[in-house]
Amino acid sequence: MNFSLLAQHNHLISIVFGVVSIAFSLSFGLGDLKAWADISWLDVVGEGGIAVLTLVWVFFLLVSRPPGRVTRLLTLGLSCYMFSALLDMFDEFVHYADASAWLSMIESIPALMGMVVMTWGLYLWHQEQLILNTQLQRREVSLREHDQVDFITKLYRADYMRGQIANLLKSPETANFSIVMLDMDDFDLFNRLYGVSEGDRLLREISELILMNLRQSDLACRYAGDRFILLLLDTDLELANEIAEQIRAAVKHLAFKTKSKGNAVYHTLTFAADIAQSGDKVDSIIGRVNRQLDLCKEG
Ligand SMILES: Nc1nc2c(ncn2[C@@H]2O[C@H](COP(=O)(O)OP(=O)(O)OP(=O)(O)O)[C@@H](O)[C@H]2O)c(=O)[nH]1
Repeated sequence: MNFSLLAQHNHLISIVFGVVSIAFSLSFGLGDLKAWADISWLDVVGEGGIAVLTLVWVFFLLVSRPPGRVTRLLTLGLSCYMFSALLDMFDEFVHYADASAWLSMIESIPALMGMVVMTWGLYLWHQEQLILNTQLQRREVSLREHDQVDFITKLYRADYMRGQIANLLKSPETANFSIVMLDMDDFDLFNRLYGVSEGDRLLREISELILMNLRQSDLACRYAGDRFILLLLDTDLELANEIAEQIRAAVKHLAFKTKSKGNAVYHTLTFAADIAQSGDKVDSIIGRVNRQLDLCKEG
C-alpha cells in the first residue's frame, strides 16, 4: 500500500484525532463510570465496531485521495458520523447525571450532519469522476485540478491555461510552444434561434471535437464564452495553423442536430495562432493572439 498521500493530510488527520479526543473527554468528563457488571458488552462491540470501521474508512479515504474539496467534505462527514458512534459507544461505560443527560440526547445529531456533508462530498465526487472519465480518454499537459474545470465543456478554464503557460515561460528550454485561439462564429444568433441549452450542447460537442483533434501533449481550455484556447507544445506556427485548420474543418462538417427541430445545423470557427517569443509573459502572448483573432473576426 502506498502511504504517500497520507502525509498531505496532516490537517485532516489532526481534525479526526481531535474529534476522537473531544468525544472521549466529553463522555468521560461529564459521565460517571458504570460498574463493570452493568456494561453491555454486546453493545460495546456493535457500537465500537461502527466507530472503528468509520475510522478505517477515513484511513482508506486519506491514503487514496489527494487534498481537495471532495476529500475534505468526505473526511469531515465521516468524522461527524464517527463522533456520534463514539458517544454511543462511550455511554456504555458511563451514565450521565441529569445535568449531562443532554449529551446522550444529542448524540445522533452529528451523525445526521455527517451524512449530509458526505452526501454533498459524494455528489462532488461524482461530478469529478465524470470530468475524469472524459479527460482520461484524452491526454493533457500536466496534473489535473478539478476545481479549474469548466462546468459546461469539461475543459479546463482559462486560469489553468495561464498557469501552464507561466510554468513553460519560466525556462527557455520549455518555452517553445504555440498558442491558438478559436472563436465560434455567430454563436449569439445560434443561442437566439435554438436556445441556450442547445447552445451549451453545441459548446460541449465542439469541445469534444477539439480534443479529438489534439495530440497527446496538447492542452485545450475554454477561454471565455464561445472562445477556446490551445497550448501546443514543441509546435511552430505552421504546424499550429495546420492543427487549427483541422479543427475548423472538423467543426465545419459537424451536422449538429437540434432537439427542437431535428435539423442539422452547421457551424464555423475563426482562429488565430502565434508562437511564444523571447521575453513573453502570459498576458503578452495571450493578448497578442486575442488581438489577432479580433482582427480576423472583423475582417
Ligand atoms: N449557450 C451558451 N451561450 C453562451 C455561453 N457563454 C457565452 N454565451 C453566449 O455566446 C454569445 C457570444 O456572442 P458574441 O461574442 O457576439 O459572439 P458571436 O455571436 O459568435 O459573434 P462573432 O464572434 O462575431 O461571430 C453570447 O450570446 C453569449 O450569451 C454559455 O456558456 N452557453
